[in-house]
Amino acid sequence: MLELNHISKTFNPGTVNEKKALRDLSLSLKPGDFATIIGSNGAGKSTLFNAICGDFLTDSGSIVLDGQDITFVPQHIRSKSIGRLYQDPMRGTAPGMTIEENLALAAGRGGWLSHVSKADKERFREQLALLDIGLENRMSQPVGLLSGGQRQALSLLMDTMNPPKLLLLDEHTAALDPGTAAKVLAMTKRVVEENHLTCLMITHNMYSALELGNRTLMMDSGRIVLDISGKEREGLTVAGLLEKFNAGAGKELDNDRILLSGKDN
Ligand SMILES: Nc1ncnc2c1ncn2[C@@H]1O[C@H](COP(=O)(O)OP(=O)(O)OP(=O)(O)O)[C@@H](O)[C@H]1O
Repeated sequence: MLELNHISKTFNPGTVNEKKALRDLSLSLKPGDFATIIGSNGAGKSTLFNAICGDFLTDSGSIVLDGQDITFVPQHIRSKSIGRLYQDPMRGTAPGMTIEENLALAAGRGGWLSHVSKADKERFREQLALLDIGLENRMSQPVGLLSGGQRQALSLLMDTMNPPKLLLLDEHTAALDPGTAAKVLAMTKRVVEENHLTCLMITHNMYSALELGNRTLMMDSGRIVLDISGKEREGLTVAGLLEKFNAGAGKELDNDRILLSGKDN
């Protein structure tokens, strides 16, 4: 479903601020793969997502999505088949518009649904009810009134109501309190499984990195240094994952947020 072939990206080349953010990185995701990504500070995780979404063109390599070479396809075209959730719950929804209007926008994939019919409204209500947080009774309220967790849940629904070819989750629960984060993560798991989505999820939580999905990737210095799935992943502990990271990266993990994260945060 997704093929990244030897992609590289250097910011500010030839200056004192030169930064090699992605180094000859290759990755292949099969349809339905759900890979978690964890890594050291500045490893290039968000840059990887930016490259896939077309926020910039890579310096070299190619990106193929569902058999189509999208290396030079502009971002606004890619966004029609790639869903993305950010850490900041304020991104991804329009605060001044109602829940129903936000859903109409998402259903039209960037353009308005020309007419929101009674049947559309009913479909929105049913899909909101599946989130199980009472949003189905608040459809005419502005999204700006929702809590962070409610907004992330709504963003998740908006990004998946027309199932995307690829869903990118960039620490989408990191800004939520532990209880809400757990709820949104459970929701994520269900939505990804039910829609058979192909998904990449950046997390700073090693437990989530091992529990969710079918693959765990670890990044360091612009490279994927570990790609674990199948038998190797089953039963792997957080301590075991850290050991593997140290061996793969040739150094100890330097990210305190990851090292200090417990099962519930
Ligand atoms: N637009 C940019 N211009 C210059 N440097 C950038 C840009 N975007 C990212 N970088 C640099 O590239 C490196 C990788 O950044 P990125 O945000 O991808 O890391 P990350 O793995 O997501 O890190 P963290 O977990 O700390 O958020 C960092 O050194 C960052 O400062």
